[in-house]
Amino acid sequence: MLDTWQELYKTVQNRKETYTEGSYTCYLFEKGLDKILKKCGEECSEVIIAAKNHSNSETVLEISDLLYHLTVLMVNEGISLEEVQAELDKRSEKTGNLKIFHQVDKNS
Ligand SMILES: N=c1c2ncn([C@@H]3O[C@H](COP(=O)(O)OP(=O)(O)OP(=O)(O)O)[C@@H](O)[C@H]3O)c2ncn1[C@@H]1O[C@H](COP(=O)(O)O)[C@@H](O)[C@H]1O
Repeated sequence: MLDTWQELYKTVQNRKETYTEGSYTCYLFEKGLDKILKKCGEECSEVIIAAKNHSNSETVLEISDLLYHLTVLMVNEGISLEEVQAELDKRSEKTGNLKIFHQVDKNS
């Protein structure tokens, strides 16, 4: 999964640096932050609707759309994948610690 996201991130970065005819990503960068944020909001709502309908195939499509638009947002704002990964790792360390506390608590 991370490999696929890294590939997408690189392609999106490339689109920001080099204008490519017919590229939707270039169109989003041209439009700017407000348009990118609007698309993130729309895609988020579409994830919610698909999930409410218990349509997993539709939800997977919408999650993919959302991840793509979030990637465009990250590149636009200069946020790296590593920053997100570090934040997630920090949380999983915390969860790990909580689990240890839980065990100690149970045993005492
Ligand atoms: N992963 C995606 C991806 N996911 C969704 N989309 C586009 O996001 C748009 C969302 O659809 P909507 O109907 O909501 O929006 P729309 O009506 O087309 O556009 P708006 O007028 O609302 O802006 C569609 O045009 C999709 O093609 C994507 N466009 C590009 N990528 C990837 O980005 C990379 C670069 O692609 P290009 O920029 O097209 O070269 C490639 O790896 C692509 O696979």
